[in-house]
Amino acid sequence: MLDPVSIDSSRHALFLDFDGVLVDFAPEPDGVAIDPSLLDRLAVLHDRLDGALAIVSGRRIADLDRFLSPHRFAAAGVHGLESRVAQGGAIERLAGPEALEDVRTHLSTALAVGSALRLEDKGTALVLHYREHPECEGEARELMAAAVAGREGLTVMHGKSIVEVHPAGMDKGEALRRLVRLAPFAGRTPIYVGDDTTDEFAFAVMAELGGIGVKVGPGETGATRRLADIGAVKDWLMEDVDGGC
Ligand SMILES: O=P(O)(O)OC[C@H]1O[C@H](O[C@H]2O[C@H](CO)[C@@H](O)[C@H](O)[C@H]2O)[C@H](O)[C@@H](O)[C@@H]1O
Repeated sequence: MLDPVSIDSSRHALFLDFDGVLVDFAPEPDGVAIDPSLLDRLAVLHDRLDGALAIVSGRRIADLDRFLSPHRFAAAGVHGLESRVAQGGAIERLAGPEALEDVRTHLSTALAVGSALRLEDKGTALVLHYREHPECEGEARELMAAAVAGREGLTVMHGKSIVEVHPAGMDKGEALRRLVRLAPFAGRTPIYVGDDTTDEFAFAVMAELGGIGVKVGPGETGATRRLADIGAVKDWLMEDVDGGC
């Protein structure tokens, strides 16, 4: 598979996944931190691209802002259930926490009895984590399946050491479909960089729209380009843009 193209500030729009792309994995959702030099570089790239840089994540935008402070980049959060088109602008939410009330009760009641699984409550999405206990993957899948049984209008996704549920209708591909139509992204060739199974929705939309999908790490993918790991992502983002620095 090919290496990613060099970023052309006049032609490209850059969409970056967060976990596994900009930060390494940690045992807990709050345990991650971005390399300060990479954060500075994102701000430079944002300006060079005339604002056409966005974070596309399963995380809430408020959490991304905390990790990327003081910057508040354009973003799609919770797989597109949240969006902020302009840097520092208002966050639009397509769903609220009430849609998951019964699932929340089911999961927290089951975990209270005793389990190595951890529940992350993102309001519009609920996540069962088993990174520290890979042997609990089956339990996580079964518990989530039981929690959503008989419920319509929900989507269950499987990511790296997580099982996640949120209201149906949104994924990173749909999130990108919306963003690329809007300024400052419209008219530019989108580049999407992601590492997980949930990023495959985005790679499929890249293929459809003539964009460029970049898979980080090993594994089958619909992306056409690949970077080995987050170190390679950083090196690529640090490269000269348009031959300048
Ligand atoms: O779309 P992403 O930006 O890749 O976010 C996906 C999920 O990221 C977080 O979980 C992942 O990172 C955790 C911290 O390193 C790790 O413990 C976990 O195993 C990973 O799956 C986040 O907690 C989830 O809510 C996001 O959906």
